[in-house]
Amino acid sequence: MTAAPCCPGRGRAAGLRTAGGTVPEIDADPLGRERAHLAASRAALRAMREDVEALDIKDVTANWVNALVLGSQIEERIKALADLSHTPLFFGRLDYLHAPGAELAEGAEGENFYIGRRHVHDADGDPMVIDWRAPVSQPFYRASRKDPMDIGRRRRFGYTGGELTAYEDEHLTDPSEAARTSKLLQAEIERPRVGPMRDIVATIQPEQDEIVRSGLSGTVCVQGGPGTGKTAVGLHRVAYLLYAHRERLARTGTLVIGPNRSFLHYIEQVLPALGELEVKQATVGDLVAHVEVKGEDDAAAAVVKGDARMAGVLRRAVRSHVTMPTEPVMVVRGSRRWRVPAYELDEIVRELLDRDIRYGAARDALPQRIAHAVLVRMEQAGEAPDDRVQDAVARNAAVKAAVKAIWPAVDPAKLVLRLLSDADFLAEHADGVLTADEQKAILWAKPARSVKSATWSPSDAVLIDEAADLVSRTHSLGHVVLDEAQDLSPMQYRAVGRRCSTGSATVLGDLAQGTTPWATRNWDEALAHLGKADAVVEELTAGFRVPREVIAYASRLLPSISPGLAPVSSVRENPGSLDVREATDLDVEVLAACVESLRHEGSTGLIAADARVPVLADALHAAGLPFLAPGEETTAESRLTLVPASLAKGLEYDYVVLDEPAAIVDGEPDERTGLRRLYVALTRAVSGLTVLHAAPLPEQLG
Ligand SMILES: Nc1ncnc2c1ncn2[C@@H]1O[C@H](COP(=O)(O)OP(=O)(O)OP(=O)(O)O)[C@@H](O)[C@H]1O
Repeated sequence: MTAAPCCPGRGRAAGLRTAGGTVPEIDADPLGRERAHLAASRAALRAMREDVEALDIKDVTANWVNALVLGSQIEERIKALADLSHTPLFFGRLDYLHAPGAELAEGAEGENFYIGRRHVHDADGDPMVIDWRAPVSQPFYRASRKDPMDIGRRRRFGYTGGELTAYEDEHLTDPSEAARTSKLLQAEIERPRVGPMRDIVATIQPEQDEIVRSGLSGTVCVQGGPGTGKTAVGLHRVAYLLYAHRERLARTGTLVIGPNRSFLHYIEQVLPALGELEVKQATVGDLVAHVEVKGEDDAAAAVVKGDARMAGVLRRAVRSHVTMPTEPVMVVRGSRRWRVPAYELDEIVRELLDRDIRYGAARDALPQRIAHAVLVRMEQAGEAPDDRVQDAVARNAAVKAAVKAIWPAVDPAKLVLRLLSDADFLAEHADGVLTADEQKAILWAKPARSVKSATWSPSDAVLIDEAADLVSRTHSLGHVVLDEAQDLSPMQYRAVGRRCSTGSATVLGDLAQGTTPWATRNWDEALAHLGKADAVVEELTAGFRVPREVIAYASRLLPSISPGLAPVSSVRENPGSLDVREATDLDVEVLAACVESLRHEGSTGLIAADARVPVLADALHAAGLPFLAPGEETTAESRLTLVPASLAKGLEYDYVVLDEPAAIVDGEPDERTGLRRLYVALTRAVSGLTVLHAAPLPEQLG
């Protein structure tokens, strides 16, 4: 074994150098040296924090607003420099054969780098720990025997309760060393789950790392079966992009979109643990919250409302507000009258329509265009009007009245309200686009009186968002991560696409887990709706969550729910347990199975059809078994969560007790959606799955 260096995070490789090469030094206490480096790094981090805490901003802030801003920035920085006892400062070490970048320099000597969650430097500014996102850290994730990337040794560290207790070396350039799976890596993958999702920086796999480190300019779409790390990869990609393009993204903003609040709670601590506190999280519903959603559509209406053709209908409806001018505009200034004839106004309006700018932008431009026509006349008459005159004419009452008549303001919510309430208005804009039946499907049985009183549905809010964007451009962020994308309708994809029209996106999903009537059939179509047709589609197939036997059982459903998709291949060595039992007294046996699961370490999820949840909640109460709702943080005292099948997506539990599969299938409008819901429920377990049924199991599982 080569010697571990004494302390520096970046230093020359230890060992005696001779003319013939390096003679390894015998190191009596390598673990002790690594612990010393950990202690020194912690002290350095403390010193960095104290430096920030000691900053005196009195002299540099000219006023209290600046002081406030700077003060809060400093506070954030102090927070980011916190030494979290449960997250080790570094988890790996790379011993480069040459100083990076100096491969070609004669006599270049190796350097060592400790890889961790954040950068730590000593009093001289020399790095003690290198951020996992730095280019120098990349070989930690990617170097292999085939391509060692100039790494002589890769070391992984093992921790027990914050203590550095083990390490494991790979000598990638040593042909006599056999390739083997890392025990520390395996232990990390197999670690029981308690509490919210955690980061995977110490164990990102090469194929995941390629996605994490892909450039900011491109959109990446990741198709992957349950537990292949899509969510983890998406979150680490934002963290990486924030590191590599901090300034740009701080200006433009980043956003993670998830399917519901419980899911967002589950993932919300991953980015802060990586030192990223600024990334916003939202559901699609949050993005389009123009009105209060009070109702639900039936599937037929929702499918039509979510169809991309609705964008065409809305566009026609918005533009229908433009009335071609038939009257001239007469502007009186002093003793003179200036007349812009109708045919000239007509030309101006046509030109604005042809330019295809937003309705609102064109409306803002129209008074200036009319004023310009007046100014041309003034000049022809020998006057010399300047910009101020043009502005004054644009604000003239006659011009204002003309604009109001030709290009009136459009309120997006009122427009959608009218489309859904007024059959003639809808027909006028939907004919040739939607069939008569489709129009009927989306018309409200009882027309709404006002925006406030209307029973808006989630898909109506998306229509309003589309209309709002036709009126004025939606602000685009720098990067958006869209998780569980397979469930979005084309209109929802468009709504998300507007939020990254000048930025890029990471789209994560699994076609086999689509449970909406409009679920994505293929990624190319979805990406086109998102406005990112040139995105690269990557596939992840290695499963980190579900044990082999359990994923094999769940994969029996694949031919029926997503023919052609390859099953996930589990990388977990622990075979896990699968127990499928017929119950004579379902409720009693389900409770017993929960109690049994809770005997193990980690979390237990009881997943049941939504309709069964109240009954099971009562039974749990009666039995005195405390339980949580999805997304609520599990604690040592409370490790059981009762999960309605509709909220199970994206979540995971060590042990899952699955109640009555047939009820889960029957809870959906059609069999395929039901089986997909069941597939999601069957793939939430990390260590063991118990399926209990009183009704026959779906034949596909047989
Ligand atoms: N490289 C890795 N090392 C260790 N754990 C990993 C790795 N990749 C993923 N995991 C873990 O596997 C589990 C599943 O990951 P994740 O939730 O990201 O999968 P997913 O593909 O989004 O699943 P689903 O399709 O069910 O939403 C998580 O606990 C995650 O931390």
